[in-house]
Amino acid sequence: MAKKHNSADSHKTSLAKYQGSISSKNISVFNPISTNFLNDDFVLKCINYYGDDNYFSDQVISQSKLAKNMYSSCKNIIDFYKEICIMGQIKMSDNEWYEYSAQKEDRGGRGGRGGRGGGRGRGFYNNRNYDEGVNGNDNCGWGRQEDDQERSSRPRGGRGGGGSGRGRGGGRVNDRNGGDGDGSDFAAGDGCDNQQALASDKPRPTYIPPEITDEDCYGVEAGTNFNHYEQIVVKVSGDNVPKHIESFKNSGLREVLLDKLIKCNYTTPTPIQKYSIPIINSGRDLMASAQTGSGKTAAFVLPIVNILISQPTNLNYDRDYCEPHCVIMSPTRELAIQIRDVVFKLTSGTCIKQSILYGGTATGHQRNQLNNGVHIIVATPGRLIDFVGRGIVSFKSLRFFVLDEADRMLDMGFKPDIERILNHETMVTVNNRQTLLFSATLANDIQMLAKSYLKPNYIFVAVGEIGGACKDVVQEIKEVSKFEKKKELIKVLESLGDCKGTMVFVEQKRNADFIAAFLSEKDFPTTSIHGDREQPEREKALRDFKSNKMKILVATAVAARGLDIKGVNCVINFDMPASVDEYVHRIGRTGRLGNSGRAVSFYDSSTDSSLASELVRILKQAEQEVPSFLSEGGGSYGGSDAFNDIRQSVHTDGGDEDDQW
Ligand SMILES: Nc1ncnc2c1ncn2[C@@H]1O[C@H](COP(=O)(O)OP(=O)(O)OP(=O)(O)O)[C@@H](O)[C@H]1O
Repeated sequence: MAKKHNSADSHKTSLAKYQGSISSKNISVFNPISTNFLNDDFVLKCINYYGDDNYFSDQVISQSKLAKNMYSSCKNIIDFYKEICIMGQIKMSDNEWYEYSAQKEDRGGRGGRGGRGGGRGRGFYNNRNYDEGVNGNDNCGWGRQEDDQERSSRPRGGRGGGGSGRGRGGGRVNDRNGGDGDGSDFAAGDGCDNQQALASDKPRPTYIPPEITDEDCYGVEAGTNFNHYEQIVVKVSGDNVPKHIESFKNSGLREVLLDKLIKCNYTTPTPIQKYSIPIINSGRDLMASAQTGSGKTAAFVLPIVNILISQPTNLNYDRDYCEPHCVIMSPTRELAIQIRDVVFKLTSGTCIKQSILYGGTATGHQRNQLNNGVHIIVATPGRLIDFVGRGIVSFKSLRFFVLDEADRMLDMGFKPDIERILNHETMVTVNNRQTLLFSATLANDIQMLAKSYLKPNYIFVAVGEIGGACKDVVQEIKEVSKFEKKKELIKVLESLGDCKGTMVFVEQKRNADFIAAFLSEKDFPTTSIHGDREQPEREKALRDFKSNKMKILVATAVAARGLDIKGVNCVINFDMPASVDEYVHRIGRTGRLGNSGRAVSFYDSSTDSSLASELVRILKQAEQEVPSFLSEGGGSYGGSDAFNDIRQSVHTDGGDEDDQW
């Protein structure tokens, strides 16, 4: 198992021994001397100077922590070097790749992805971790839930089943995972095994986040293509669907909210808001899909706040206990913070009280925030489960339960947590609450699953094609081999002129640090966000990026969904994500609310070919150019089946047929 090395000297000795004992051929294979960045000297510095803040920049420090952590989790120096070679994308001989790949395959391969028309299959990057996660959850008692664990070994679901033949299938060498489990990177607590381990390894977080300020509440301003929303076809299904609204003025929202909308510069409702507001106002359950950056958050927050103000009920609480009226769940901490900011913006000055529960922060502080009772809690699952388990939060008075990024919240990673919450003994019945599900991507199998959490007469709204990419993002897919990616990244950044507002997505947490350090070395002001960074660092990274102190943010999946950052001009997929849905979310960080955006994705045919057909579909749907290597790779476009409500009876509004809004 993992061998621990405590002193820099032992690292040096091992390294010297290793170098002394191998042939010159192997040195050229293993020794990453061929880059001026990740050479022996660098690695030794990382190890020796670990923790010396004066010696290295922030990025290099985290890189050095990385090296240290990596080394301690490797069997020996050879493995360590192999890991470094992979991270540095340094070419190894075929034999070495073979050996490395075989090792990775042992840890689990990628599962299949099938067509949309069929059900969703489950593919896992890391079967071992998947098993641990599920067992951990099953065995976990409510009172034992830790509060700040990263779900580093989240299983990744691939779509399966039959259908239109546009699916992905087959496994592939699991070379993206490294020690990150599946590389997906969400903030939430789960498995008891992990929690117990971490509880002894990790100090309890003491971080108290800064108070919310007005500045935190500024979002993206509407761009020149905002009016194009009028052409998007909206499909609504369900019985007795309330009529959609044309303007905020006639929306039935209370005066106090209309005043807030003026202050926020919300002059016209977006399509999802036109439909959601009357549906939620009339007490119905809702499952809704609309493209990234089109105002889904306000689409549920506005009517919820409106009802809480118009039809108040008693707020039950005492010093150690509270019964919120509304719980909004988010898969990541940063998205939870952002949703809380929207709630704050729309409730400040009213009687509605809100609070947030998320991991990586001091529990005592969050507990104190609940002392005076709160109507709305925004939460990530782990911390909420912790508070519910300790009897601090109960669902007895719950009136609204919202899943933002609903498909992520119901995938195999979070589903056990969501079910525990919904099955909790204090949870009101489905008939006594409104349940609202929102996402830009809502595949059929997720809809099937979600149905059981909603009243049978829920309404389904699809604005545009479900899971479709925003057409305001110019998408470019470049064929780049893994060894060329760093060079290509620099080329793309240089081609941008000013690279301000660029997000670079990678699959592995440690690769995020590595790429951020690499770019910093090349004088691009860069920071990074991923699940291995401490919460204060994560929030600082986001603040620095938002304020343009850092022009580039290198991120893992933690930043792929929901984040609404003004001035994101370009998204670069240094690594392709595992699914096309994640691709849609990632590129949706730019081109929001009618602004133009650009996305450049590095497609490595040796690892990404299973994405080809779905990428072709997404590109065509968004009226983008399809590169020939994608169609040659078997990508095809089978037409659209993407307005599916899994129940039928769809009624269509919008576009040419109805340009009422
Ligand atoms: N009616 C409106 N008028 C002007 N701006 C709006 C309006 N509604 C929302 N916005 C702004 O649009 C931006 C995007 O909204 P939001 O983050 O809710 O999008 P989303 O659909 O949830 O995106 P994603 O799918 O990426 O989570 C925010 O900055 C928000 O303040």
